[in-house]
Amino acid sequence: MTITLKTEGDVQLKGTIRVPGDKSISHRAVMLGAIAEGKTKVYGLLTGDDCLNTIECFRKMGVRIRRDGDYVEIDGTGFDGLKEPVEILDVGNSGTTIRLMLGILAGAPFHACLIGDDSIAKRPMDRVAHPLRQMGARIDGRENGSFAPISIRGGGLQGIEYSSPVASAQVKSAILLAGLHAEGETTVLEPQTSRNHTERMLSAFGCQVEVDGLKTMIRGKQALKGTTIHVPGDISSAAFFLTAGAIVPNSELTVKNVGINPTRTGIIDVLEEMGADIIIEETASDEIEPAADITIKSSGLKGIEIGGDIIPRLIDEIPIIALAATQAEGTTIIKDAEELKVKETNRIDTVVKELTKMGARIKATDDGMIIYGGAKLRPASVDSHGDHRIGMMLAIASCLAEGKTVIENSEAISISYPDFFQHLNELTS
Ligand SMILES: O=C(O)C1=C[C@@H](OP(=O)(O)O)[C@@H](O)[C@H](O)C1
Ligand SMILES: C=C(OP(=O)(O)O)C(=O)O
Repeated sequence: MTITLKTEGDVQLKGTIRVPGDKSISHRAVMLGAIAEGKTKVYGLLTGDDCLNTIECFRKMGVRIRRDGDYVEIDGTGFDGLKEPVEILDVGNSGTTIRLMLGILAGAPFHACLIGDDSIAKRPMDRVAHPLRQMGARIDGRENGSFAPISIRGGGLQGIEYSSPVASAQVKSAILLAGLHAEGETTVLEPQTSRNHTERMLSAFGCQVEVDGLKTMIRGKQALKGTTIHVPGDISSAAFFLTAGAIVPNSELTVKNVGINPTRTGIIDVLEEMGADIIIEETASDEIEPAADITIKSSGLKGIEIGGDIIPRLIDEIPIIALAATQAEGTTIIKDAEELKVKETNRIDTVVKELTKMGARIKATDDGMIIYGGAKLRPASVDSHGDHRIGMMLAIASCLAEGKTVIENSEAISISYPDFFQHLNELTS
């Protein structure tokens, strides 16, 4: 699908929105709800394509999941109640689904085959296949299990101590979920802290997880009990409008009920350091995940250097941070972000290529990018390359480019934010 966005005169973003539920938390609520004993109710679940694919995968293993008014109800089968799927499990575009599912399936004594779209077929699976094999799972796939399609036969796992070469919540989560069904204890050590939604969600389902700095430990053979989950708004979705509020002149907007788990708030730290005018009002949060209403006003930003431990806390926000940097005074350097190369697209390449078409001065580096500020953006024909976050970043860029911006493959946005264009419309009119 191609969308044409027309910007006439000075656009401003004003008003209040609620972004859809957090994608990472939604996946985990469905997964743990499915393998728990008893019912789980999930309020605020994201119904973007990625999470719908997670739901479909569990339905194919005999789990009943249905929408009921404003919540989704999952009839947990207990782990032993999962059925060997007759059909192939299709994860679509979702890296979180395939990697976390491999972790769950590693403990299940049956065969399953997982596939996804063209983007998933290029993303590395050896980062989870390798530790899961060490635990005892039998995994095969393209290039010896490095790429999907992947088949797995689980069961008979032993706990391991694994030191992950990457700070990846998907790797950590896959190992912890396998550890839940392994003999003994499983420990994951990561080089930097990655998002901790799996650990928090496991506790909410009555399971003990121990965290000691960069080490996370889980004891095997713990049963999960169904519960009620309230999913806060996705800070990675809010990031597009918060950044728009900061860089589009004369804007002021509020995003309600945004998840502010500290492992995800790198975007707030960066916007603040660049000089954005932000107010965060923490709302009544349950014990699983904190949330806040966030208000932002347009202000002059300055270029900064972004790298090190903050990278896992804002990895999915780098495309929109790059756009913010084009409007800042001075240069912004993003480094230590090689992981961008193995997302839905190579996000170093796609950000640089598409923003350059709109007149940005931006250069790719081996581990990030250098962005020269003060650019006057112009409309262009651009492409999301099937990557939701690139599509949304380009749509926000179009607000600064007077004329008609055409975005190819804009349907990708429904992966994480089905109402994105409706909200953009509401805020700009
Ligand atoms: O665990 C998760 O829900 C996610 C972890 C991150 O990926 P990595 O684990 O590959 O860093 C992130 O980029 C992705 O959007 C969602
Ligand atoms: C990288 C992302 O997701 P996933 O890895 O689940 O495809 C993302 O949503 O930006």
